Amino acid sequence: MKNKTILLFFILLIGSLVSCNLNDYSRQLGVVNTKEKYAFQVEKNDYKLMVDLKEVATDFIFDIRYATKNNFTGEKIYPSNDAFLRKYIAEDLKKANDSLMKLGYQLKILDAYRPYSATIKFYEIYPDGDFVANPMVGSRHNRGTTVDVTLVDRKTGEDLEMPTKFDVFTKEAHPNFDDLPPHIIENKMLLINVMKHFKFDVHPNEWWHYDHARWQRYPMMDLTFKQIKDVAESYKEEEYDLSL
Ligand SMILES: C[C@@H](N)C(=O)N[C@H](C)C(=O)O
Ligand SMILES: [Zn+2]
Repeated sequence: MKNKTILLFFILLIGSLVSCNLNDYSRQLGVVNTKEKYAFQVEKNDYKLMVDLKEVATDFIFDIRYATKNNFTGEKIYPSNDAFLRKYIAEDLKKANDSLMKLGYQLKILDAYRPYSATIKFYEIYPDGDFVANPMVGSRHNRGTTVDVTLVDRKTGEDLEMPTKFDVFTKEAHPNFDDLPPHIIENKMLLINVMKHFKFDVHPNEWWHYDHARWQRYPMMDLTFKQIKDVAESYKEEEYDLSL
């Protein structure tokens, strides 16, 4: 009994030390964690505004996997099926989608902005660093500059066949893995090349993950979807006032 209590004490101690350290990284990384700080940054540089992808274009398909239990954590991480990106980055993604639509395809958005605290949770569940960002460095998803996507055939409404399913953390997911049937390589390369043309670089380990070339301009954030929406709404109201 006594041994069990001591063991439990050490488990709790180590757990709390790990979470303390992760919060320290957040400070060192300059993660924006209040709505006020974020609103102030947007006030100074309006390109930092995060927009709702549903409002940027009606032609994206959404399957925000972390808003369901159908993801590698087995848990619902986000409160809603929302996808936010920084304004100009969202516009580049729309251009990529418009171009794909002309070829008969459409982008399916699997993830976009991800709060820093979700990155901590992911890493606690899968502490690998190759497929899940280490909170010591943070994820580019935390900056609102990154998307996880796949392609849908507009005629059939079906996903194109890709090397793996989303978030399968194996070598087959590497963009340069080519021991695959030719039509799968073709699908993957179509996605990678169109995204590249519109300034999104594929992740070295994940065919579905794309970072915008300007990701470094934006800080990491740990704001909830509600906080992001509130700031976006206040900007819409301002635009409305100006037009009166
Ligand atoms: C968890 C996976 N979908 C992902 O986004 N991985 C990259 C490396 C990240 O966490 O930034
Ligand atoms: Zn990703």
